[in-house]
Amino acid sequence: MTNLPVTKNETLTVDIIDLSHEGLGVAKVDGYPLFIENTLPGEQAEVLVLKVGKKFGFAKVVTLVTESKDRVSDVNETLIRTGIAPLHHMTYEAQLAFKEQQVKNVFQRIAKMPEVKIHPILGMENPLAYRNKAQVPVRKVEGQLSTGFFRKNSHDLVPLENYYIQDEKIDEAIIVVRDVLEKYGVKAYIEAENNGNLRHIIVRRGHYSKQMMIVLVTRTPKLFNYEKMVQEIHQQLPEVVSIVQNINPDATNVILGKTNKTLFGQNYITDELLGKEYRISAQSFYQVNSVQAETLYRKAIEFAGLRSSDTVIDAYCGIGTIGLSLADKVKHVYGLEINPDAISDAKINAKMNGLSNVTFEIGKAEYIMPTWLEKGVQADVLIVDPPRKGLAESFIKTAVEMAPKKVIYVSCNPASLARDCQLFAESGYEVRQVQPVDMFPQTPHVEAVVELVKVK
Ligand SMILES: C[S@@+](CC[C@H](N)C(=O)[O-])C[C@H]1O[C@@H](n2cnc3c(N)ncnc32)[C@H](O)[C@@H]1O
Repeated sequence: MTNLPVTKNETLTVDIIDLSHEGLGVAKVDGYPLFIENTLPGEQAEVLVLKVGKKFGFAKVVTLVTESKDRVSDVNETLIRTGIAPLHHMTYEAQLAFKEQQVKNVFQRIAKMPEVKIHPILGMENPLAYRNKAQVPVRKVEGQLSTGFFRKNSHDLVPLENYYIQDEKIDEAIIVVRDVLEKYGVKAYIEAENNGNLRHIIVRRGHYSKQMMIVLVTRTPKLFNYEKMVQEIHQQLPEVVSIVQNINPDATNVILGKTNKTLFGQNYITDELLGKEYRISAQSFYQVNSVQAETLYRKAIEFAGLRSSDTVIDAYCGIGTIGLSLADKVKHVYGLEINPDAISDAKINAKMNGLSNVTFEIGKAEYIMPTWLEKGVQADVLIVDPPRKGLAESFIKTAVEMAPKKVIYVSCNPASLARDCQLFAESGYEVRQVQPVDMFPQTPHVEAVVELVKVK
């Protein structure tokens, strides 16, 4: 590559002028962007250029020359390097400001709505140890069964015992499970050969119930002496009510396989959210930050402005949590979701909470919505909470045809949210307000809930 202002392995001093949406510091050398981990706007750093591409490059800090006022002391480089907590070098106040700005930027640049009302982000009182779920890879490191996190952009395991953003009881449980399995000679997965056995340990812990589920993801169904292992795990971790083996034989990055076998207790845990009880099984999506999930749902329900005569659709409903939280305020709730396990949880959750005005259906949102429209389902409020890629255009088209008075859009990706809001805006909906919520402190991710109102 010719005519680039920097070369690989060159050392230079740069000013950090911005933060990328992934939380990397950005410097410009003659207009050429360099992305640098663990740097903040306003800082000056001596950096070593690691990678040079046509349009941008990457560098790492050799010496920090000047420090930002937004930097915290005691930065744990491992948490940044593994991507567990890429923003933990920033004060929480600065993290919140950064995320709020991300949401403002996308509404300005992508949705082309510079005037839209964006409320100050809702952060956490204690933004650490908030995750109710952990999934950690297992590999053999220096002869030992080891748990930790992959170094960013690699599958090299960095052994770790304190994950900083996970419920501390979950961190403890990972160590107990790892050590019991090591004692019984369970072999770690060898990715390069798709050999060995134990690939991941997943732990979920109910925020209110404190019930714990352990999932052992293995390559093969064989797990010798599992009866003894699960008894020992339960002895050391009395909160465990469920131990499930998930078998994933494929050479893939996807963590879970299709087959589950319950090794101990039941195949789910229960927990509470906004005063209702939920059953959560191994393969079902459940918000990982219970405290902020309640904040988010409260906002979504407030924005919906529900009346007792309303019919509500909860699209991408998971185990039914949003729809069931509001079901006693409305006439009927329809929920749809692609994952059959989540829908079977949702149906049980409705019964458990004594709610009979709900209907759940399995399938892709973009296929189910047109069938409901055809059957004459008429939603007053449509709630959507899609995965990062956002809504399919065909889904938006059907939603517009159904003509709900309001659309409440819950999103974990501001870019797809802004894109979809623009499509709704082109079809007669107006964005009334946007509420960013910090569901993932110490990381660059930001959640938002939007109220869209039909105006034409
Ligand atoms: C962000 S989660 C939200 C779940 C739920 N609303 C909650 O708060 O727990 C997105 C959900 O969409 C589901 N999903 C993904 N693609 C889908 C599709 N095309 N149609 C329907 N559901 C889908 C996932 O299985 C997941 O449960």
